[in-house]
Amino acid sequence: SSSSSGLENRIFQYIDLHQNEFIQTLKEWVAVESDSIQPQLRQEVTRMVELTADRLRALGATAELVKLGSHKLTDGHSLLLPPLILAELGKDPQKPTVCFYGHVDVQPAKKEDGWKTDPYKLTEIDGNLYGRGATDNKGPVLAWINAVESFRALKLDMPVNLKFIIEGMEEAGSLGLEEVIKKENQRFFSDVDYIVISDNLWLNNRKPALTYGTRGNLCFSVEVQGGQRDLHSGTFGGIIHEPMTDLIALLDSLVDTSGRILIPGVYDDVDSLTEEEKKLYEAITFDPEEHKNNSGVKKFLYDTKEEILMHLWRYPSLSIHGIEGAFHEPGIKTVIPARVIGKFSIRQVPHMNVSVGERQVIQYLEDVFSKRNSSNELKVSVPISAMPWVADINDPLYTAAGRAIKTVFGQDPEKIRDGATIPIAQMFQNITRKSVMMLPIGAADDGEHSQKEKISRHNYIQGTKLFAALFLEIAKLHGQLQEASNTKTTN
Ligand SMILES: Cn1cncc1C[C@H](NC(=O)CCN)C(=O)O
Ligand SMILES: [Zn+2]
Ligand SMILES: [Zn+2]
Repeated sequence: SSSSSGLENRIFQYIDLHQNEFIQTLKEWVAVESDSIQPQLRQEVTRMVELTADRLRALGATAELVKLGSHKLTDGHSLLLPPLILAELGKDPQKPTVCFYGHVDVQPAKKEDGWKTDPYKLTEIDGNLYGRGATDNKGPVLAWINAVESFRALKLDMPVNLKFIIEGMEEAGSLGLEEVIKKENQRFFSDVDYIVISDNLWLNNRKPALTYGTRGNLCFSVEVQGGQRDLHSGTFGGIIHEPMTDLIALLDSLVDTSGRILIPGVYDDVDSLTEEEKKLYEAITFDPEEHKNNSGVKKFLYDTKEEILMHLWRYPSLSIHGIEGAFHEPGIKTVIPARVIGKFSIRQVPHMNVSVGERQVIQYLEDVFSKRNSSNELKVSVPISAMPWVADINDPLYTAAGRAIKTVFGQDPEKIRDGATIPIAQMFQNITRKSVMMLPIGAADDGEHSQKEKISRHNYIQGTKLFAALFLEIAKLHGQLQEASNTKTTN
């Protein structure tokens, strides 16, 4: 049934009545500058993790802070990682156990980057709550907590056991996380039935979505080193091989004007497209114009909805992100940089193999470089590699979430994949072998990582209801699954 029950209505009413309190808490969370990228803000990340643990404890959960050690910065210094939260609420063997993953660190944000509002002061304008972390990922983490809070406030028995795994280093590549998942597989994860991640966005501004796949990513650093120091182009320009010129040539050799990756062999293992899969894209509600407006660019490389979705979800792409050591300030500086490092990445799709890809790229860069007869030195490294993730949409967890979405939003979810990477999804699936689902609550125009990041009041509050409804649907599902297996054994 798609109509909500009396119980659901009571909970939804509670959530509606308390929305301003939920927004106040989000405001307090956004005020913490838990930027995991800039070393000088690391203390704030740790403070944010501790604040989150306190909040979970206030719900009655036990929250353990797992130390992750430290990591090396590029300047050689080492820096303490914020702890990871492993929390548990309820341990009834009759109930299913749902584990929620989220992160409370954020991308860097400065008013000078072009924010219209203070990025660390949650500001409501026309129903939208602007602030760094509002949608990525503090809002969704709090929506999950608010949902539990609502059951507690109404003195309702929780329909499921809950576990939480909350980190503070997602934006920096989830450092230290994989080891903990491996280590905890036989303990913390042993009685988990379902894993839910809410760290991505809907495909549309108004239609809810369920996500069953993400692309992976293979990140490269290409260093070209000449001498030991920067040189004056008036004194040395014209008589040396310049590192920047080599690097630009290398970067320019990667992809053609139609977006096709030029590295030999890259497309070899990409799944071939079946008629059945093609139909999936035709059925999706997606407006390329709306997506284009969200992006602010004039034209996409592809015109049709199907081509656009396939190039975001099931084909690899190569992006060039930046050059370390390049002169980038306003004005003129007639310098020849001694050492430059280009950064690019290739989004991985099924069934590309990351180690094969790594070798293909390194070989290609070395070939292109050697043809230049440059006296400079080339070094290629792979700071991050994450495999793509795809789940089975017919898994009961997706059925339960579909029903919860229908109850709260009055429409069926769009079943989508995501072109970005949540490395944890594939790690969870691969290591724990549990059902993994991504259940976003933010709209397509939320602007994750941008200077106008927001979550709408509507999505934050309906998202809170969605998680409450999900707990009930999972419990129902579990009852049905158990009944089915009992019938099987008694027959
Ligand atoms: C840091 N990194 C390097 N390669 C991949 C990533 C993760 C990053 N993840 C997101 O943006 C989550 C979006 N909800 C991305 O996909 O770029
Ligand atoms: Zn995120
Ligand atoms: Zn992010």
